[in-house]
Amino acid sequence: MISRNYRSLISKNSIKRYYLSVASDYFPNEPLKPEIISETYPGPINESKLSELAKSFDHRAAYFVADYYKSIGNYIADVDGNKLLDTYCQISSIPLGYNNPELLKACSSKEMQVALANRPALACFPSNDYESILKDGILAAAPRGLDKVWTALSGSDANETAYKAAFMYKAAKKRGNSKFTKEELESVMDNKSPGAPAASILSFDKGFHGRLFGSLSTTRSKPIHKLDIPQFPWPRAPFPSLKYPLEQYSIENQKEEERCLELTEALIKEWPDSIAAIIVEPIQAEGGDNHASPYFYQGLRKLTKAYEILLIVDEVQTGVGASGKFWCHEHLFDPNDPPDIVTFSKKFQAAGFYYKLPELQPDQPFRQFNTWCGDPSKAIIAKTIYNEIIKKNLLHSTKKTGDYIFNNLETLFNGKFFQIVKNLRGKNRGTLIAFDFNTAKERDGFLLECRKNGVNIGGCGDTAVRLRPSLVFEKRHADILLNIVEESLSKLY
Ligand SMILES: O=C(O)CCC(=O)C(=O)O
Ligand SMILES: NCCCC(=O)O
Repeated sequence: MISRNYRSLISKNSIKRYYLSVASDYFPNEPLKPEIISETYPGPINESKLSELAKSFDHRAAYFVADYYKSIGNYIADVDGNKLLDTYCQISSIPLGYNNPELLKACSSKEMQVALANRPALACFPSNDYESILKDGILAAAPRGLDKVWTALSGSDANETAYKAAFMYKAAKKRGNSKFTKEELESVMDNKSPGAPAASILSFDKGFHGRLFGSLSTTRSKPIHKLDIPQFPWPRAPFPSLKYPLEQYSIENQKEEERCLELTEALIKEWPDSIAAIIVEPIQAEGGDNHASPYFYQGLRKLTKAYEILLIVDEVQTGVGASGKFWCHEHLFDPNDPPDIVTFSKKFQAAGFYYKLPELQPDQPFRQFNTWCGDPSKAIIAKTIYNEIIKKNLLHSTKKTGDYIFNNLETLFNGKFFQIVKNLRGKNRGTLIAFDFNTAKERDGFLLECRKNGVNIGGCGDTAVRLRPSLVFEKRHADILLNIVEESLSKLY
């Protein structure tokens, strides 16, 4: 069992060379290529299943109806028997391929059965093995410098609980050793100050941090997510809009990052209410796969320290290996000056936030609380995912696959498609790669053409295509992807 922090283990495992494909090892029966067998795409069974589903469930966001019994490794099956190479992976949340045997084994363990059949109210009745499940999984993977965790239910919940921790921390600092006042205790029941203070969380334009009430107020990617829902009047700062290729625009891009840092500082100075925390993604994913450099992130870290604001890094989408490092912010931050809080979900299947300062645990129990406070069954899955990533050296292979995809896309897009596809990004960020079309319509047409040709790809932002394959996506899968990208572009243009 692996329980030590992953860094020492990575260097040890790097000595081993995985000449054999990890994917073939896990999935001896994985298809060798996509199989589109329906005469039309989407196929007829898909259409009839969707209209059945529509009677009781809003089906309108469905790309297709999947068959998870038949999905295997990097291939997702649909109800018509088609098998698509999946580079979207349930919006970036399948870490080890479909029906991974180690995850299936974990699911049939006694530990899992007990966790599922007796879901505990963790904060009141923690299970006798929760501490060791965390220690051998979620905590073993903790980002450098952050050794505590609070578990949550989803990415939105991870961010919201982090915000609450930040607000209570700030209020406790202000209050010092004093107790809650009578006025605070009474006013809070009317949702009024001083019990419910006018404190805020600063987020960035195009950022996505979830859809619950608090998290939605910090989400700024698309109006459709927010319309008609009351929002907190919190500050929004500009996020750098970088020009590509980066090497060509280094001076302009640095100026752009300086501009955004200056405007963020101005907002901090001018904002009438106290800013408890700033939240930022290492790559803004839903908002369009927008990147910024270490200069920007380290500048933010300096600002948050200077103004005594907590820095939350939202790794819900970017964490757990896809960037070629376990946490994407490790590419961007000074290792000796990490963020205060890092949130996670998606590829870890479990959700929550890591932190360092003991005071981020509120001064009393039942303040950061709900019935479940996480889920041991999900923490067991996270432990298995973590151990497999380390054992199979998947950070290294993800980096290698990502570099291979990036270099080949660069050649392809610099060739005959240079006016169609632009802004290839994600160099040295593992498989977190994206590119833009000129319009949303062109992008959507490309995504559909790729599915018709056997590759499931996702979009983000207004015009971007993003790659989000699993961590067992290898060179031979990449070759199929690259061929189908080229074939789809050639058919369309
Ligand atoms: O749209 C959503 O609610 C979340 C999905 C997400 O994280 C994404 O699209 O990147
Ligand atoms: N944020 C939306 C994710 C679903 C999709 O467009 O694929």
